[in-house]
Amino acid sequence: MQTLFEAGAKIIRKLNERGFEAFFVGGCVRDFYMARDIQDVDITTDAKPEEVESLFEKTIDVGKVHGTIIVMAEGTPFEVTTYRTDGIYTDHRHPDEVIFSNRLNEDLKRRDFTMNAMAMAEDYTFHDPYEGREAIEKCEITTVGYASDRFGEDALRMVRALRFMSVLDFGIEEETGVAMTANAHLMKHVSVERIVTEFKKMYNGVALDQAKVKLVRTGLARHIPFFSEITDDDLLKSRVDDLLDELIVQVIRDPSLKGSLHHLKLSNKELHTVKGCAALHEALEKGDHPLEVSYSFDEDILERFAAANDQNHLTQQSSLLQKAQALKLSLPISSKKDLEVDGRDLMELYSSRSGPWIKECLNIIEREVLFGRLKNNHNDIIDWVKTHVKVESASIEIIE
Ligand SMILES: Nc1ccn([C@@H]2O[C@H](COP(=O)(O)OP(=O)(O)OP(=O)(O)O)[C@@H](O)[C@H]2O)c(=O)n1
Repeated sequence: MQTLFEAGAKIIRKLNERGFEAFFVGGCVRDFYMARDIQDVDITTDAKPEEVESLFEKTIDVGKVHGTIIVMAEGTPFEVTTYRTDGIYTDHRHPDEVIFSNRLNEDLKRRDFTMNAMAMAEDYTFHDPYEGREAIEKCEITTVGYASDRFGEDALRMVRALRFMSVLDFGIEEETGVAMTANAHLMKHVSVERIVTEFKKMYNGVALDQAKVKLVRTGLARHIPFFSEITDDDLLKSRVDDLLDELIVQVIRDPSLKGSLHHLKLSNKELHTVKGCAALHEALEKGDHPLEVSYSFDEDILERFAAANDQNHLTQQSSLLQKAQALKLSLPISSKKDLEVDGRDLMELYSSRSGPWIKECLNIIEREVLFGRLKNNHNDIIDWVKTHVKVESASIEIIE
């Protein structure tokens, strides 16, 4: 924590030397006050992006049009953003003291919550014109000024309020909460990627249950893709501590929700996890053989499902699931790629005859090996094929 601020202080001092104002701002100041771990440090300044770029050796333009430049210092990225304000700079700096200007106040005034609208000088002096520290002491999430104005500027802030509620275990101040209900419909203007980013943080928070109650009571859930299709009761009933687990539980409860998963624009890996758990549930309910369940599903899917099942009783087939997990270590092969023969070996056996029979034959060999009826050894498999497989024109026949 110290080192991040120390490295950031060097950036601030350099900007100050050139006559610019610069302060730590936002979440890092809030977390510093709360003695929480600090992930990243943001700096606000009256220097323009081009001026920031010209002052530092290594910069990355991540959003110059919005005033943000990344400055790399000691291998760490610092977001340096030009004041968001239309005001006119009126203060005059005294050489011996830190002056917090009106323009800084204007910048802070445009931020979401009072606890996020604090600035801190490089000597750790706080500038807190909207009483963010008081809100923190009260464990309260309060917007800067009129809540409806702040939510009108960016509706995502309503979901951020839920995120902070869950992560910090804070309550939402009454008027802020009322404005969330009144402005819930504005969620339709927010990109789902931004919502999902906040939801992931919210689901990892310590007070998720109370955030979920608020998500339902404010009506925000009704305006969020996928969540709008879950009943309030089902959303509140699930016991999870991760967004993907919520999706897994809900998709298993109502398989028709699978069709809406893509609205959340998850990564392929995340989609694979949720859909894999749903498919595993189906296999368990069908009562598939434990060997097949073990072979067909990745270990992380089996583990993830087992954890969600422990909390939510998704299946009656827990013993089948346990057997499948236990078998994972002793499977003779973990995929078709592990077979000691491939399509080319089979083709050579039958005068280079290609066709769909090869795939069919490999599928049969795979099952024989999986169930231990055939050793995964090149010669054994070739002998078995020679004696058990008759290749017809387009398909194959197995001779017992
Ligand atoms: N919709 C938003 C998003 C951000 N902010 C401001 O930008 C700061 C940085 O935002 P971000 O990094 O997204 O969140 P943090 O508050 O820093 O929280 P954390 O670092 O824990 O994600 C916030 O503190 C807040 O002052 C805002 O006013 N409105």
